[in-house]
Amino acid sequence: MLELRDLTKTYRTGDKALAEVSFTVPKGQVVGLIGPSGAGKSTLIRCINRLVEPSAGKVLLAGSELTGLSAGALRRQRRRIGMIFQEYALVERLTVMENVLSGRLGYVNFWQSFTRRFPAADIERAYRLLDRVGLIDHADKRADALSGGQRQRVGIARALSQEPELLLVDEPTASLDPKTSRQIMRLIIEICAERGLPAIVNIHDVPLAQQFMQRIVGLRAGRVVFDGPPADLTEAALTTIYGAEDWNVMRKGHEEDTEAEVEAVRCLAEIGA
Ligand SMILES: Nc1ncnc2c1ncn2[C@@H]1O[C@H](COP(=O)(O)OP(=O)(O)OP(=O)(O)O)[C@@H](O)[C@H]1O
Repeated sequence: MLELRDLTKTYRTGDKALAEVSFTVPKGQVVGLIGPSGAGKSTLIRCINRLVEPSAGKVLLAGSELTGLSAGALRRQRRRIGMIFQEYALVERLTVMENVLSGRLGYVNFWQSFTRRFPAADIERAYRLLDRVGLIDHADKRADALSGGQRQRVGIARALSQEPELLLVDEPTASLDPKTSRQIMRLIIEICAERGLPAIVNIHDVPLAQQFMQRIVGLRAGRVVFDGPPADLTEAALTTIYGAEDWNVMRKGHEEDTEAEVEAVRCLAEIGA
């Protein structure tokens, strides 16, 4: 379980990016983090893994506090947090397998990492994960030979190879087409349920969040202004989070995407593909 207690961040510029944010994420639950640009979503994710130092408040993972750890202790604790990124953050010239194994670098000693000799158990785990994300036949391909959706699957397998206790996911589908986005989101949700992993997904696409998330947290100006199931995300709630205009524009965009997809499927059916 992840627990945030009164997490607050004021940048040196004086920007208060987070104000007393408190919520807990139980095992296996995936929380969609939504909010307008500048609401504090990235700051929240970065304060949890302490890439950004919170000004006040606490982060507890499975009961142990991450805030206040020394640099050495923090390095060890970071292994407990798997990250999935918008731009995948793969090493392009390495193979799919090598990228997945890089998730183990925090566990092996210097020489093992320098020579990239991983224990057999790590390699077996990596194969199992590649199988789970549907890439077992691509293990020896270079990462730069993969499609965007395949790269994100490698990113998911790499995060899981750490055997994390928490997943932090930053805009995982922002670089993907609508259909691939749904496949990736479904995969993340299924994997978190299978492994009892809590996750926070920073997501711009509100309709996608509504379709897949069990719970949505809405931030506005650094404060939690919504916390509930997607069904409670009414027009009034969306207006509280985004103001009057923004979310209508997003919804229209999504409808256009869905229409385009339906049209593409219809055309393919017509030409017998
Ligand atoms: N390194 C920084 N130094 C100073 N202020 C910052 C820094 N990073 C973010 N901020 C400010 O903190 C606030 C929250 O920013 P943050 O990037 O967390 O929002 P966000 O919700 O992730 O936005 P977006 O959806 O556009 O990525 C904004 O006012 C931003 O200008």
